[in-house]
Amino acid sequence: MAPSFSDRDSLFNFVVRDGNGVKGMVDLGLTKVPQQYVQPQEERIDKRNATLNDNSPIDLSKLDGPDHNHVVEEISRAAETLGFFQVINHGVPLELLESLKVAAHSFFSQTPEKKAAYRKGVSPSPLVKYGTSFVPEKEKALEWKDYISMIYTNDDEALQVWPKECKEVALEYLRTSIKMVRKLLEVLIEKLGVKLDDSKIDALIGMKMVNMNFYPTCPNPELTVGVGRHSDMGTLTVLLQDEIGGLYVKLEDNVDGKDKGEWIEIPPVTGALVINVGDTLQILSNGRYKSAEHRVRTTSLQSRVSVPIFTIPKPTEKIAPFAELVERDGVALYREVVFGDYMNNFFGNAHEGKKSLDFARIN
Ligand SMILES: O=C(O)CCC(=O)C(=O)O
Ligand SMILES: [Fe+2]
Repeated sequence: MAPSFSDRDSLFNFVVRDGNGVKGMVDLGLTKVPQQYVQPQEERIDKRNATLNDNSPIDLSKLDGPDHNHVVEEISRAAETLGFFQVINHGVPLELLESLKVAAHSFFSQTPEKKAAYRKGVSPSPLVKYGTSFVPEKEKALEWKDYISMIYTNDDEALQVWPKECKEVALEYLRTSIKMVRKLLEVLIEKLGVKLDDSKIDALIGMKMVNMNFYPTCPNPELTVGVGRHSDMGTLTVLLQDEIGGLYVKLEDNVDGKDKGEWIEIPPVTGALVINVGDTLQILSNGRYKSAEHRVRTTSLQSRVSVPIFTIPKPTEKIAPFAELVERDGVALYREVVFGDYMNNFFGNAHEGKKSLDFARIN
């Protein structure tokens, strides 16, 4: 029987407050998306309006060989234009990528009560949070997505408090990915002509968070979004997406015959990981590297999972454009911010494209 929610509050309470999530709602046998999930026309995603990103994935194993310079060029060019690229031979075992997708499905297929135990305010640990949409209290239309978020402090604590359905694989994914993130960051910073000591590079990725996103099947995918237009706040994001597809990035400038404002689909590539630049790296590079605006479509056919790792500075870290670049450019496009303040602003507002960067922008 199709569920009936007598008013707006009862649906919000069921999905958000009681922690049933979008999945709980779909499992009731929903045949039509509730009004709260209907996006305004301009936010809906028409997949016929997107261009496929046909750039081949970048082979990171070649960083250690004679093609080093060419690969550095590919990485920095992608970071300067789309802000998104895919990588292969990244050092994260392929079987692990498969296990992560299985673990994500296994976490979200649990009963609502099991998942709701990790809701904000009741979770046994401040490091673990289960939720739905992004900031449901502030959104005009909700996102068709449930998630679990796990902050990393150290291995022991992760194994103690992260959910048992996914903690081992998530930790191994983090351990192997971080090596790659560090390497990419070194390459990108060196390409700017900036010299940083190891401790400063570590500080730029001093905090790490592994999320698992679950996008249930949606009866009216043309009306909803899985994630609305946003950029990520951190330094670099590593993203594992499954084979369903639906991730789109917006071009900020005309590039390679493609027009500014065009939405480019990042297609699923088996064994590859997606890397994207976040706001922090755009600020540090004084705007050279593009924190990409992106969004996710829903589908009526199969549920989709994705597993991002967000690498971000510690909240106490001060972030500002590198002095060498400000000197060279003759102008700083962003002011210095304490990262914790940037983060509070980011999580305090609904997704709205790249508006998050205004917090640091100098006009
Ligand atoms: O699911 C995806 O492909 C992307 C998710 C995303 O953009 C995010 O979690 O910030
Ligand atoms: Fe994102």
